[in-house]
Amino acid sequence: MHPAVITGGTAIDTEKRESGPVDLSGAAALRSVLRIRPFRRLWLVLGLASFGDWIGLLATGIFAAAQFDSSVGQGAAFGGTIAVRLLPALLLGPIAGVFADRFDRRYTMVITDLIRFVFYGSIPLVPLFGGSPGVTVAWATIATFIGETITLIWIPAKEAAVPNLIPKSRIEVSNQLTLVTTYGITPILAALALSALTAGIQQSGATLPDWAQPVQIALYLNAISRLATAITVFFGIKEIGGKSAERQEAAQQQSMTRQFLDGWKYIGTTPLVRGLVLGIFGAFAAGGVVIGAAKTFATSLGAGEAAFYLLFGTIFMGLAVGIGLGPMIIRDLSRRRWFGMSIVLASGSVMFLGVAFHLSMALVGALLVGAGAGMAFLAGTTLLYGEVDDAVRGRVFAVVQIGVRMVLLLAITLSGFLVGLGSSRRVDLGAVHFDVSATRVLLLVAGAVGVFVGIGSFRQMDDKRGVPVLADLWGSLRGRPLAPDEQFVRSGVFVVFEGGEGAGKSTQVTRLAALLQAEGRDVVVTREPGATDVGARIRHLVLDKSESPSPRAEALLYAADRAHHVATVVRPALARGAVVISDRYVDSSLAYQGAGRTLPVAEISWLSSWATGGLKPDLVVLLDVDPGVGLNRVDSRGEGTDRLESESRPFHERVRYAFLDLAAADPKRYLVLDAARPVDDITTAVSERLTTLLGATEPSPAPASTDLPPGPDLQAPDLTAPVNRRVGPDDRRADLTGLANPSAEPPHRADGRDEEPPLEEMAELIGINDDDTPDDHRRH
Ligand SMILES: Nc1ncnc2c1ncn2[C@@H]1O[C@H](COP(=O)(O)OP(=O)(O)OP(=O)(O)O)[C@@H](O)[C@H]1O
Ligand SMILES: Cc1cn([C@H]2C[C@H](O)[C@@H](COP(=O)(O)O)O2)c(=O)[nH]c1=O
Repeated sequence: MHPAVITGGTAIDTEKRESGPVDLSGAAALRSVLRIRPFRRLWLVLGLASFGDWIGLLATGIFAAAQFDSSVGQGAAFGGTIAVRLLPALLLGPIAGVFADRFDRRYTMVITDLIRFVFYGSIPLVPLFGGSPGVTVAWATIATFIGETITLIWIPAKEAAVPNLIPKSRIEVSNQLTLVTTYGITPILAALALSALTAGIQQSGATLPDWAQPVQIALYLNAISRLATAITVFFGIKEIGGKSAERQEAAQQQSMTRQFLDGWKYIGTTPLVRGLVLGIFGAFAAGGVVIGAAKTFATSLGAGEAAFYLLFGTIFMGLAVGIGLGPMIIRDLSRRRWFGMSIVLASGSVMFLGVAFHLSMALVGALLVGAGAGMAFLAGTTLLYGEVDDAVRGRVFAVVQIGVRMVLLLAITLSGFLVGLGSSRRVDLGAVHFDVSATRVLLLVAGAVGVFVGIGSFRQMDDKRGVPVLADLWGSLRGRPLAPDEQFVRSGVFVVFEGGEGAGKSTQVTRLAALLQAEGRDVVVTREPGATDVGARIRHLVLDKSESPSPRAEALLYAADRAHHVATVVRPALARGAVVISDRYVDSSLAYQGAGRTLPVAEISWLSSWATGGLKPDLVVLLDVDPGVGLNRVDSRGEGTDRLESESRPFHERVRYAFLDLAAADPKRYLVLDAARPVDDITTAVSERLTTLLGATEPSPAPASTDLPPGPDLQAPDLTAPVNRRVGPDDRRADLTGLANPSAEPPHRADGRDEEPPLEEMAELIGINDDDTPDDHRRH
């Protein structure tokens, strides 16, 4: 099991959030998130809950309005029931987050859902039991108020649980999925369901009893969705239960008031969180001002009543574009920078609206306001998920969700009020003329304030100080100023073995090479770091315990080794058609320097691409080993440990899950094997997979030694030497690459073996299952 999952999610949460460093994009990222079973269920729960919310919102308003005959009564009843949905946030919201941090989140979600089931379910029952219209509406209002108050406890519990279910690198895509579900799919589904119900019943001509009218059915659906989510969370997402030691201790030692105050203190005194929260509010304020001013703004454009709805719809379309496509557009731009830039985009677009004199300009502005706000919300919540400690996450998210509602409400109301003040003045600029009204002034001022907030956020959170902003943005949009992949005619096959310490990589590399050579193939066995003279020196620098390069220096050293290795060993061998088998490659940097050292994985990936000229392996065999087992194997060699092997257990855990994440993201390229299996089984499984990969290709014969263009400083591998001989960090596995005996064999070639290793039956190869939980992704 994944540690974050077995311990109830939160106990080793920090670890979990630091793992999963692999950057994926688009469909692969989406698939990899949906493969995580508990998350998939939570997403279902969210979809159900959100569907219930929207259909409930519509149906409660319609239901209350239907109790009155007069249009005034209908309007007041409709508006009143919707308004009470916002009230609880103001009154009780601030303490809601304490529940999410203090109590078991699974039980919190289940109990609050059951309460909502009872209250929402009671709304359509009141008239059935003879309630007057007044009583019915009053009860609908009270039940909605209670339900919404309870929702305020449910949401932070859910929000705080999400990061415990998924790796940090997948948070953005899971956020995209949940936001699109909540604000895109489910409201449309709810509206469609309600109108289909109404139309279906009208067309059938059936006379239905009062309790089975479409609106009543919608209200029952709302209630039932709560019951369904309670059941799913209770039985299907046990992983979000339990409490970390830190939360347990806080709950025992601190009163609720203390926790409440501490939550605010945390937000106020943590610059990054403070900047994020304020920035999110700023983006929503910009959206709110536009919505509040849209009516008079549309009039000032002289575009008629329809323009208002068009502008309104365009903002939501922009939101969807920002959330859905934003990450794909900006690619690997720093999320902290993206956040500030998105606020500036949203606010700058509000200013643009202030000077727009044609509907087409206004629509472009509205689209950009929505896109900026959507991207800021996505980037902000993603950063919050990743940066806020589990112990206080519930309170932070409570403040965000409540604050967002309040800011929206205030911005809409205030701007609506302000645009009513002051008269407008017509400005003629020859061919064009437009109204300078209070609306436009408001848009300009609000936009300017937003730009100011955005720049402030950007400055406060910038994690790439000194890197020119526009060049950075342009580089990201273009996919970084990397040289295009180096082109070469590649007729060989590139196989890489990856895995944690002591996984058995060298053992398998040696065996596989011997098998292939016995088939008469040209095989090059190599490794990283240290396959070349330059590499051997680098290996010493990175693995010798007396050296201590900083994490970035370490990443650069591995990249330097790789660049030289690829240029002088791997590419020439592949070009001539050899099977190149490398003990470690790029994934090791992503796992060790990315997840292990917690350097930004996108940057490590970028560095590796640059070093290799984009060369990717055809097959990566991941030998998955529990770090305890692997390190014991290393210990039992009795040769001491190097600098990396001496890292902490959590470091090696992160490395392990990073490897698994990479494999899960690209299952076709990976063969994940349980390194605890017998050596022969593993060899069999690998050789079977390789047979498929090599297909029916004629073996490329091993060239005569004199024909080989040696790399400048490549050493000949010596597969006949004992694989596990270890001398010291700088010459470890010298036997494998021949460093111990440079003149023994021609360069680039793996020596043949007289006898094939005994192979047992082919080991079972298991593909990565769609139904797997993250811990299941690992091996076969
Ligand atoms: N499947 C296996 N089961 C048990 N022991 C194994 C297995 N494979 C290898 N070993 C043993 O584990 C030790 C480590 O193996 P090996 O050197 O091949 O691992 P490695 O992954 O290359 O290690 P490192 O990461 O330190 O380079 C050796 O003593 C080897 O004999
Ligand atoms: C390629 C590469 C390796 N490492 C680490 C992983 C290991 O601890 C050592 C190599 O030792 P081995 O015995 O040869 O496996 O280096 C890394 O951190 N980053 C890399 O890119």
